Amino acid sequence: MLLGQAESGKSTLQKQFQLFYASQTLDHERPSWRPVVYFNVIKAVRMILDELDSDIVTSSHSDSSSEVSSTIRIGSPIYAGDLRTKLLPLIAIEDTLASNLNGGVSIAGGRPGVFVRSGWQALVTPKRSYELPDLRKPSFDLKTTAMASVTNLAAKTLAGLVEEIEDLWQHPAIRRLLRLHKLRLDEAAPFFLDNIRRLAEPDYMPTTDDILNVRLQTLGVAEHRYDIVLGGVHYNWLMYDVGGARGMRHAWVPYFDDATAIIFLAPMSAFDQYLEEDGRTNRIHDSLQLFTAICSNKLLKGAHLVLLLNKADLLKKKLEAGIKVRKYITSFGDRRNNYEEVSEYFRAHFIQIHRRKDNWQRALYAHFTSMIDIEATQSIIGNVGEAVIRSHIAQTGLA
Ligand SMILES: Nc1nc2c(ncn2[C@@H]2O[C@H](COP(=O)(O)OP(=O)(O)OP(=O)(O)O)[C@@H](O)[C@H]2O)c(=O)[nH]1
Ligand SMILES: [Mg+2]
Repeated sequence: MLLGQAESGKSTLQKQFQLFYASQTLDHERPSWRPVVYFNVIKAVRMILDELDSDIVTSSHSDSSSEVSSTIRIGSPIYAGDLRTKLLPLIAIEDTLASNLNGGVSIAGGRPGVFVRSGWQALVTPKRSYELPDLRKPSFDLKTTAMASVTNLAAKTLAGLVEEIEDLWQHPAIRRLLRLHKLRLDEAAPFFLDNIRRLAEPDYMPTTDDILNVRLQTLGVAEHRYDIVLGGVHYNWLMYDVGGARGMRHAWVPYFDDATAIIFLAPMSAFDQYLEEDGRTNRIHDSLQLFTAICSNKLLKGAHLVLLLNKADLLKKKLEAGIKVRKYITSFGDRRNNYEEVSEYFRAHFIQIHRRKDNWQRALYAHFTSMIDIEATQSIIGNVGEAVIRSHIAQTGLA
């Protein structure tokens, strides 16, 4: 089971497993990621425009960021009158894309995110990923036709607006907001906006990097199967990728009884972020609490524990940009604000929880990871996968 808070990287790790054990299925799914990439781009553009709006509105009350505000005030007529109007047709596609990706499920309360259910690819690809293509059947049903047409519309609209998106993304006012951390985008937004020219090509097909960077929230519990060969023996590995938001965690429990291994992901870069579900809870604190609950859960006493301290790349970037851990986590105190010190500090906290709360004295495998780094993650997956299977075999005497 892959566990951890929302946006910790569980589904990204799942994709890395897929790349490692069943890369042909990932190839087959490639076209189905196109609408998701477009959705990520459009969402980023819309969030930038929203942010500009709210900053213009609040700028007259703001004193601390007068430099930024005045720049935007001066710049605002451009956005309001020109860029915004031009980008409107693109923004208009966001909701249609979202509801198609949700399979028609709209989520109550505000603007929909995009959620993925088990087997969602069936909605956007002609076949389930693990089936071989059957050329006798028509390749699209009604849902996929709707999906295909909104995807094509998004592609065409995007292609016509590349210049405008680049202007918006490169605009000095936006750069300054980003530098001052006043503009909060999804973490993958810079990656997609930097690559906008490539994504807007008419024959665009998502690369593995694109697929790993995409943000698609998991809804409920999604099951994935892998055939793993170890020492000539075939193992059928079932992997469960869960939704990590607080409201979804109750859905994990029915799976605990049968879990042989837990891979817990904790994003280290989240020290300056708060839960979307609860704006007062620091995301590192939430991860520590969750890890405490997992370590001490009786239902999981027979499960192997793997801890992945993830988003090492983003943590490095934040520290290099001068963001101070102490400002968000006071107990960090006067320690040096560099990667070595900070990552070790977080690791020590998780290890301490394991030591105190794991009554069964299980071994804890801990790694620093960056799930978007293919080479590094692939070698960790090999090790983790084998270690888990081997110790499980030893424990159950199945060898
Ligand atoms: N830079 C960077 N981005 C990452 C890393 N791991 C995951 N991401 C990105 O973080 C975002 C969220 O990752 P997901 O894998 O969707 O998170 P999740 O844990 O499945 O989230 P839920 O499904 O909501 O529980 C995606 O855009 C990923 O590409 C990492 O190590 N470094
Ligand atoms: Mg997920």
